[in-house]
Amino acid sequence: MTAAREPSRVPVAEATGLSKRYGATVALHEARITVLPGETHALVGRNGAGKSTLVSLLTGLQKPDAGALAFHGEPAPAFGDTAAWRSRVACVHQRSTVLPDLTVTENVFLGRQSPSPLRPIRWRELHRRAGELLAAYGVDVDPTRRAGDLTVEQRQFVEIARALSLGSAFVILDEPTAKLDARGIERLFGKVRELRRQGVAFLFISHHLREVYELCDRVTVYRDARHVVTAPVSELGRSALVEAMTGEPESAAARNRTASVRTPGRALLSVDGLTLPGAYRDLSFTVRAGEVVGLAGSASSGAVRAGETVAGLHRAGSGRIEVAGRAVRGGDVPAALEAGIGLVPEDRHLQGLVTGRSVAENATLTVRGRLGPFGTVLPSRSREFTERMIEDLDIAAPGPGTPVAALSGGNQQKVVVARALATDPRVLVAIRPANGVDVRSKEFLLGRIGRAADEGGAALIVSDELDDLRVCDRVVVMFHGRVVAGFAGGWSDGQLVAAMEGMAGPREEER
Ligand SMILES: Nc1ncnc2c1ncn2[C@@H]1O[C@H](COP(=O)(O)OP(=O)(O)OP(=O)(O)O)[C@@H](O)[C@H]1O
Repeated sequence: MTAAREPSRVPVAEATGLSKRYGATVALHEARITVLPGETHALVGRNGAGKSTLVSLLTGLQKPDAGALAFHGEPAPAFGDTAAWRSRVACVHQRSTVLPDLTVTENVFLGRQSPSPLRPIRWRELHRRAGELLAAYGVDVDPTRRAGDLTVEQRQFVEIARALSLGSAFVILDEPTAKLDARGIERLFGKVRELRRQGVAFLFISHHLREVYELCDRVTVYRDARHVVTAPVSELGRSALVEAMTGEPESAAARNRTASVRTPGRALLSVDGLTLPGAYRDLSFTVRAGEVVGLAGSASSGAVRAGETVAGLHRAGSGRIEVAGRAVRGGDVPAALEAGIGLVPEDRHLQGLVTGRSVAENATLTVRGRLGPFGTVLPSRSREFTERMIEDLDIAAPGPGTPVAALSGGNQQKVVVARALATDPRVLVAIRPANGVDVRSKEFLLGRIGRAADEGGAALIVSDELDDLRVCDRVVVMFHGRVVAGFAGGWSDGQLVAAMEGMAGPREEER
């Protein structure tokens, strides 16, 4: 029997009438959610719908302005009683809460290394206990390792094990698959299913509706800070779900760009025999004016590093990068920019944004020279420019002066894309450009990248997301640092996935 058919059970978490404002912004308005024991409950909604705000209220990080919150039928702990909150609910955030310079053991037992402040910490004993605890949850990680050296997947498993060891039977997974490749997602889902069988409840937040259908029992939709619907996933089809999220019927699905009739122009980006030891070898491909080419591959394929090399973030050991027939100096970001290469980086937090600064400042970082004489920035021009961008990319922000930190994750990502497009790059390298962007905005944003190509540019989309690749004219697939396949159009998702998994597909004649 599914969780949905046993409403009599006491919810592990129940929120009613939750409201939260940030200044003039209403982030949540009388919202509710009920998570039952042992269920995997999805929370979906467009960028800015209020999902992360709910998470911060459910985990005691912020206080609601109004509303009631209960765990296992008991009112939530007092605000600020961190230990009490942690024993009721845990969250694997989009950004890691693991401290990278500490060992796995230290992270697992953070704040509880010793039974009393006067007793010395017995490390060997602690490592053993951490090892046992991780093993009990099926996590195969050496507890003496530095946490910063773990993969995203291992780090998430350590965070889940840590949460469960604190007694919490309720775990929030906030976009946990955003940085995992297909195999990593499979293993994460395997773990979630196993823990669900043991009675652990999950709140699962994702923009990938396929994952919602694959993993979850019930789904709750928020729209514009409000609760819209809660239903078993089996009773809410994809169109109904998208309609609940957007408030309007789903538009025609994004078509393969390959169906479009455009003749690519001259080669704008040529990569020849590029090798970065330890990452990829002998990489060659071209992207012509008017083309969107996908560089696809799982986390270990080297595709991301290859894209970053083109944008000047790494210096290749050998090989050549040319833009419109002219060699670009390697390992030099200003030289890449000068050559007309724009980048949407993989991690908007590390490489993308100055979050304390405004949307306008972030969006215009790359185009200062054009907004006033002698490198100055005329505020009126910057405002105008940013307003156009906000409009153009459908960025939900009160205005150009809003600090980026006050935007939801998906809207921050749109600022990163806006900034890359602002330079009118001849070659746009976009790494997982739609990361964290909702279903409707994703179509729009990928369409905008396509338009940059239609206007005569060249775009390279580096991704293992099928939605991102679907808009490409051609796809070059990498596996373990090598190009293993090329698809010139008309491919199926299955073929592409197989190639990314190392079961090579066809090789294109001309790449
Ligand atoms: N610290 C803050 N200061 C001001 N406004 C904020 C702050 N945090 C969130 N907001 C605003 O609250 C609203 C809800 O944001 P929230 O982050 O909860 O959305 P979300 O559903 O998680 O979106 P996404 O899918 O993009 O992550 C947005 O309009 C956002 O701009």
